[in-house]
This record gives sequence, structure tokens and C-alpha cells, in this order.
Amino acid sequence: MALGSLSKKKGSKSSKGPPKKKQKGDLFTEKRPEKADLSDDSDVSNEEVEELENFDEDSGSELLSGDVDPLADDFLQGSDDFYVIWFDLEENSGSDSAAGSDGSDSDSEVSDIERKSRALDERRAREEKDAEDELQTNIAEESDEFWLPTEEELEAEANRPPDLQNLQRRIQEIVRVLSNFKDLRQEGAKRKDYIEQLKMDLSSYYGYNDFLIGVLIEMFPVNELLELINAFEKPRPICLRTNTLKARRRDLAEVLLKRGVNLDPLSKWSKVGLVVYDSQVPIGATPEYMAGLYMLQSANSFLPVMALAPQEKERIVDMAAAPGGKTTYVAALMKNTGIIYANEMKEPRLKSLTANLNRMGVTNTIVCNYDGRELPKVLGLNSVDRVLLDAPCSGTGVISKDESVKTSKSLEDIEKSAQLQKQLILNAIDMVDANSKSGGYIVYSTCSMMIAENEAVVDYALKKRNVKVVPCGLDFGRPGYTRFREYRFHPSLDKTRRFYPHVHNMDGFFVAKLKKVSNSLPTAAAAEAVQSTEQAPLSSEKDVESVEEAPLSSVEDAVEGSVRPSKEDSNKKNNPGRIKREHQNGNGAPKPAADKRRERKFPFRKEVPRRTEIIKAREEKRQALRGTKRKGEGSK
Ligand SMILES: C[S@@+](CC[C@H](N)C(=O)[O-])C[C@H]1O[C@@H](n2cnc3c(N)ncnc32)[C@H](O)[C@@H]1O
Repeated sequence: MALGSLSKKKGSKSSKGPPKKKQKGDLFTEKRPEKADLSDDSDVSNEEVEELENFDEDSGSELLSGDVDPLADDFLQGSDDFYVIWFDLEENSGSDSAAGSDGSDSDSEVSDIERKSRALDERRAREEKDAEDELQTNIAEESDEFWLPTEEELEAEANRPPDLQNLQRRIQEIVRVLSNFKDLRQEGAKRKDYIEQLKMDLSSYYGYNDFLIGVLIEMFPVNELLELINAFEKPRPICLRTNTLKARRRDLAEVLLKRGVNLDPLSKWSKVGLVVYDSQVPIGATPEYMAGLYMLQSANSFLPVMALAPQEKERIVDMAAAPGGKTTYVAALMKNTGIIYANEMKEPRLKSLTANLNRMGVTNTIVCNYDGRELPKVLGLNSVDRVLLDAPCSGTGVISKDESVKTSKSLEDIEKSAQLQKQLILNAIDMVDANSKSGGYIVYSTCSMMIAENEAVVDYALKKRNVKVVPCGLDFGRPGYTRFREYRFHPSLDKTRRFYPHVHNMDGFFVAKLKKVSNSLPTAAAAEAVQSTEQAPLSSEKDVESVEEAPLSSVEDAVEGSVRPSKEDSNKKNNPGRIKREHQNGNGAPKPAADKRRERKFPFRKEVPRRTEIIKAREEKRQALRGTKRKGEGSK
């Protein structure tokens, strides 16, 4: 049965009354969405719908005349879908269906409808599957294929404001590729290409200079480097050390808790440390602080004193002491017995040192104001039981406290720092008596990440003096480097300890403990023997000699974290005639002639303006984040 005949039939039942204008909306308006659905699902349905529309408008049928069967409303409005399919069936089914609507015709129509409906279902399912497959392909392609930016893209980037999100995504992608280089690398691209891009992106995103990021990238696997750098972005916990000369940790904790200080024991490795989560009072100005019951001290600064393990009644030198965090701990462990020479070269810093000693009730200490390299002349050779050399350094381990380190340190700074450290460590050793009954130890520590300031300095001391590396007595921390790139250090360097923010939740720190074996200097042969334990000498003998010969005042003394040289000190600096600087790379080993790596330039970098913008954008982002965090905290 065709729609036309149906309509006519309906129309014939009621031919009277005023002609009712055909309301198009009656037929389709309410059902439009379904029409759309159908046309999405099937071309056939689409045509049918069009035909229906044409029929209404063009046929001039009785339907339009308004002579409508009252049932027509039910039929047309209530079963539009059925109507459309039915119409299609009639169109396609030939004379049989057109002939009439008895029971058998109706059966075959129903089965045809089912068939059609099934076909539609199948088609829909097929399309859904295709769409899903395509989605999965896209996902697979997106996640597996990362393309390094082209030169043009980098150039374009350099001319745009920094896109931090894009940088971060690219950093993650490069790290992912480098972690599975064989499978994920872009055809023809070398590891070096990814590393270079990563260096650029890390320094842009986190605001490091090329030198520092270049050194760090060589020290750590890339995914670990990312953890380290991210850890540097966060503050370390505030810690305090109980002054056992005046208080017990439990009692102190109780009092502070009552004041609204939320704290806990620091860790199982310390019996005197407390970690402060938050406080309702300024933790550096409580009555207990004023009374010297505790010292505010980062967790890592406990470590060298624990390694030193000072004994009662000993003679001990703290060679670089201000502001006295470690001196006061040494005094507490010695129970104010024996004698500590607390030396500090910078006169202005003596104030904080003496203030802390007084506040903490330390009575066994003599404060000195010398360049540490002069101390053996003052205190005598082989005259003390132990020396703590918490050396002035580049501060590259405390980036979370001082962000300026990211950009302010250069290869030259590290070289200068290492030179001073080498001189200081030899003088530290010279003061210790190898025959001390209780001691004979030197502890060397820095808050630097640089191998040049750590392992290389200790390795140098092993060659120049009769000392050996002994365990620090700390049951955690990473072993120091014994080899790095083409350089080799004495194997015993693995007894030194490194501490990292991403591993130990403390500032980057290095601790080495040496035992003085003999008060005599090693013979050239002995020095050679030590040197030959592992190939590659770190520096020529001539270079080393010139460092040793250097006049006390002539070596750089300004590289020590936040400490600024005094006017007098500045005048003493730079005596180029007397000092022949060792040629080292930033990691402590001399710079091989063939090593041109540092001279590599990134061709498309517009460094200065870009970096400034990035730093600004990052700072804004941080401020925004802080603002959000504060809001969140406020609403708690
Ligand atoms: C890492 S800080 C010492 C921190 C201290 N040990 C503490 O725990 O509070 C290094 C110190 O060495 C001092 N210094 C720098 N050059 C020195 C030198 N040639 N001789 C002795 N001290 C020096 C700096 O002024 C600085 O106070």
C-alpha cells in the first residue's frame, strides 16, 4: 500500500467541512530528531523522508484538503518510524504489497521490516566498530610517535611567548623516548639530538642555565633527572635539632606541641631531630628557641656531624663554622667537654656564630677568624683529633632554598670552588694527628651536587696525603661516584655518601669521611701508587703543584653559596701570576683537549629574551598556583 492510497482512503472518509490547511509540523516537526537519526543511519530512510515531504507539498491530495480520517493523527504522529519503513517496503516490494493488505501480505511485510531493522542494526554496529578502531589507531599513533621539533618549528617557538604546557609535554615525551630509545626513537634521530632538545627544554621550563642543566643531565638517567629537578622546585621540610645540652627531645616536642607546633620525630636515623609540619607560632622565635633548646637546621646538616662522631674531651676543628649549626651539634655530642676551634673566615658571619654558641649554652668552643688555609700555621700540624670541613661550595644542592643558583653558577665558579676546596682539605688533613688515640678523622661535606666539588676533591686528597676513605657510619645515602664519563676515581670513593631531594627528601648533599693513616706526606711513589689504582689522572702534576703553591689570599674565595666576599677579600682575589688553574670540566675531571662539548651551541636559541619571558611566565604560573592553593587551604 502506498502512502498516497492510504491518504486518499483516509480522506474519502471525511470529505466535508472547511478545508483544513495542511500543518507540516503535524507530520514532521515533533519528529525531526528521529528523521535526523534515521537519515544518519540509512540512506534509504533519508530518501523516504524527502519523498514524504514532497508528497505532502506537491500531491494536492485529500490529506491536504483537510478531509482527514480521525485515526490519521494517531497513525502519523504516533508511529512515524514505522510509517517511513512501511512506505519504503511498499516502494520496493512490487505489486504484491501494493495489491492489498490482507493477513499474508502483512506477515511478509513484518518479516521485511525485521530484516530491514536488523540490517540497520548491523550497519550501526559496523560503523561503531570502525569508529572505535580509528580512535584506537589515533591513540596508538599519538602515544608512540613523538617527533622532535624541526628547525623551523624551533625558530617559530623562539619568536612566540613561551608555551609552558607544550614544553612540559615535550619534556615528558623526550624522557619517554630516551627510556626506550630502540623502540621509540624517530628514524634517523640520534640520542644526542633528544638530549640536546631536552637540555634546551629543561633549562627553558625550569629556568636553569645551560651549564648546570648540562652537568646534571650527565649525572642522572633522564627520568631520574626529572624527579630531581621537580624535587628542587618544592621546599624541604623544616627541621629542628634538640640541643641535648639543655633539653630532651621528648620534653621539647611536648612543649612545642602545646604551643601549636605540629611535629614528629625526624627519622629513625636521628635521635635528636624533629620535623615541623606546621606551626601556629613562629618557630624561630619561641621561648624555647630563645632559650637555646633547639636549633633550626635542615636534615642534611645533621649528617656530617654524625659522620664525624666527635668524642668527649677531644680537640676538634670546625674549619668553616658560621652560623654554627654543626659546631653546636658537635659541642652537644662532646657534652661541652674537650675543645672546639670554630673557625670562620668572614668576619660579619662571626656574629651569628657566636650568638648561636651563646644561645645554645656551648662553653667548649674557641671562635677563630682565619682563612681555613692558614689554620695549620695557627693551631699546629698534626695537633687535633678530628676536623670538620663543611666547605664553602657552589650551593647547587640547595636550589629549593635559593633559586638563583639555577642561573648564577658557571663552570668557572665550580672550578674556583673546587680549587679552594682542594686547598682546604689538604690543610684540614694536615691539622689532624694520625696517631690520635680516639680520632684521626676528617669529615668533608658540601651542599653541592657537583662531582668536581665532591668526589674529585676527596680523590685529590687521597693522592696528596696519607689518608683513606672510611665509611661515614650513615646507613643511608647513595654511594659517591667512582667513575664518571671517561674519568676514574679511587674505588674507595664509593664509601662517600650523596643525598638527594628526590630520594631522601633533603637538600643535595655530600659527605666523605677520611682517616689519616700517617702524619708523613706520601712519597711521590706512594702518590703514584694511589693514582694508578684506576687509570686516568685527573690533573697533571704541574697543575696540582701550582694549586698547592698558591698564596693563601690569591685563590677565589667568593664562591660559597650566599656568602659575599668582603671588600678586603675582593682586593685579595685574582692573582693570575701565581695560580695556574686546573682545567676541569664541571664534573670534576680535567677538560680533555678533545672535549669540545661545552662549546656546542644551540643554533636556534634566542636565549636572553626567551629565558626572561619563560621565567616570568613560570613565576606567574606559580603565583597563580599558590593563590589557588591558599584559597583551597582557606576553605578547609
Ligand atoms: C657551608 S658554610 C658553613 C656552614 C656551617 N658549617 C654550619 O653548619 O652552620 C661555609 C662557610 O665557610 C666560610 N668560608 C669561606 N671561605 C673560607 C675559608 N677560606 N676559610 C674558612 N671559611 C671559609 C663561609 O663564610 C661560610 O660561612
